[in-house]
Amino acid sequence: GYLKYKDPKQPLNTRIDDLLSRMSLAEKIGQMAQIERSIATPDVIKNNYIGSVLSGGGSWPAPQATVREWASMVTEMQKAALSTPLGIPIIYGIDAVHGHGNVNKATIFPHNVGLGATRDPELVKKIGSAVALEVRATGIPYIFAPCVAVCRDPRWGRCYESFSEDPKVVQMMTQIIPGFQGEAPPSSRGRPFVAGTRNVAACAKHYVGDGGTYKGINENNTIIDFHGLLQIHMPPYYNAVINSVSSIMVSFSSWNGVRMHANHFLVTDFLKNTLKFRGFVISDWEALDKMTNPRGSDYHLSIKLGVLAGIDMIMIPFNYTGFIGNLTSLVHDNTIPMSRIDDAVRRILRVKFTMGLFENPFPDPSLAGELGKQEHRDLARVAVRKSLVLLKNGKYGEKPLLPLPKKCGKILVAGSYADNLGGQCGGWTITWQGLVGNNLTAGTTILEGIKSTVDVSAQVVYSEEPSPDFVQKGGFNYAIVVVGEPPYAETQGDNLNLTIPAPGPSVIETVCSNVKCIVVLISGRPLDIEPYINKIDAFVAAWLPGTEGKGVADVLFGDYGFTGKLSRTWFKSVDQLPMNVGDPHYDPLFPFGFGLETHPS
Ligand SMILES: OC[C@@H]1[C@@H](O)[C@H](O)[C@@H](O)c2nc(CNc3ccccc3)cn21
Repeated sequence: GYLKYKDPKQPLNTRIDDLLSRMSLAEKIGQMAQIERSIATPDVIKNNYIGSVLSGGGSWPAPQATVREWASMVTEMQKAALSTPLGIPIIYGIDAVHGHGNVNKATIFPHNVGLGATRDPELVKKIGSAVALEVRATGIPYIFAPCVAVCRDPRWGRCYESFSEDPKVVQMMTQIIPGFQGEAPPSSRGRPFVAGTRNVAACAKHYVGDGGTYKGINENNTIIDFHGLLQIHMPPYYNAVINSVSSIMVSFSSWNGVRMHANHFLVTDFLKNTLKFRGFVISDWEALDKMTNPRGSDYHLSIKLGVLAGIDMIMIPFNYTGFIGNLTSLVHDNTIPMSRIDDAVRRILRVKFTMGLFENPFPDPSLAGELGKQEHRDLARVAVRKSLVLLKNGKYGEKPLLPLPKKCGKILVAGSYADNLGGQCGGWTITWQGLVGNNLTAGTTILEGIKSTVDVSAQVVYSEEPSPDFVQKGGFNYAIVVVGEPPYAETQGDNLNLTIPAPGPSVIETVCSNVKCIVVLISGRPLDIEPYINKIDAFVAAWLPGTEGKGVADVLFGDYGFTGKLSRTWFKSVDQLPMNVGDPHYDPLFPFGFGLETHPS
């Protein structure tokens, strides 16, 4: 018979009220449960009324899975969900944080630290819509992006996921949200909005203060008064909410010793009741288990604290029986009122109804060709060009070195990251931590970009770690030295010394003491370059540019000018950290906002 909630012509709140009134406690709690795809069999989804499934970093249906394999995985799970009595569709989420990183042959864009250096919100919005299409190509309608962290210490392993140390730059880049979700009409501003099946629901993360932890230690304590929290870490959430973000993910970190996942004041009083956020709040991975020490030692308490704090969907992601069992008993003994459960389910249903998931629960095969499309790669190449920051161009008193002539004669290209696609993509690429090397995915290395840019008369010699003799006898007019740090994600990227890993420094020394050298740094953050900067003729911060390495040659050889501006302060020494623009004692090697410009030759 006719079911009001299934009728798209019914008003949103009528659909929510009607469906909610039909739901058992088990069906409500199921909607709050997000599980990992590796355990998400049709039976588990059906029997537990699971509302959401995710791929964690590096979690694919098969190695180098095709769009069809991704889509058929989602379809199988969706069929299970729709076979339940109420047929509420699952929402499948994944970390498309710089393009559809888990997926082979996806376009990989510069990580956020580089996008911040472009200062171009229109570009970033276009990137959002391209990423949405590539994600939908695999049948997925929800992403755990953008990270709107305001990274205040580059020792943090996730600093590259942050657009900037300056909240104003991060606020500017929240324009990626209408890129992902589509532009909300005035009537929907401040409410969750997803335009349709070529867009995805977004997730602003990690609420709040993830980028302000002590010494940049991941998941640690952000010690700052409320005024400071509102001034530095909260502003991007104002923009995210008004730009109709569909979900917000809570941070693993703590604020003045209180776990964010147990913080009722910030999650409910402030985000939901003051900022009027109407989407759903999602936990991070096993974040409830991690509240207690030892981890998981009191899951019952963790669920109580997290759900009462205002978390609506829990990224469990494996122990769904523990989650469901404990939450059920917490409601039965009235520790958690049904009103809290209903608020969580309303928010989840609001997003699912608004984004049209009931009308279009299945992948759209006509979008398969969007993955890795040349048009998206061209856009990524523009982003690479605009993200590069020229920090030095010729030694003191000497004429500018860049742009190099395409008729450059014999040049040397050296360094571990010159021909290293995985290195230029960084973490959250194919695997969680990322991988070095060239058989990672489809893309163009910096070296390949150089070779295809220089004049036919030029000779490009590549040596990853040339000997002094090789450099001295090579007769090179210039050398391009691409050094940096290997891929990493989260805690594995925490680093207290920020030195350039070997053999970077010795390659700089060997090459730059014999030939005019351009050093290109591949890194997720500023590194300690001060000891070498006087030996270097030209210095370019390339951050983590992604698959379109040609964008680097585009500016090195003058097809386009350098325009990037630092989105982060470049320290002289790590002993100065934390040190951010606006601080009283500000003594950087290169200040926030700095970037030399060149013009197309
Ligand atoms: O991947 C899901 C989330 C992500 O959206 C968050 O930004 C991040 O904090 C986060 N961390 C994990 C933990 N990742 C993990 C990956 C492989 C094995 C075990 C854990 C999952 N997630």
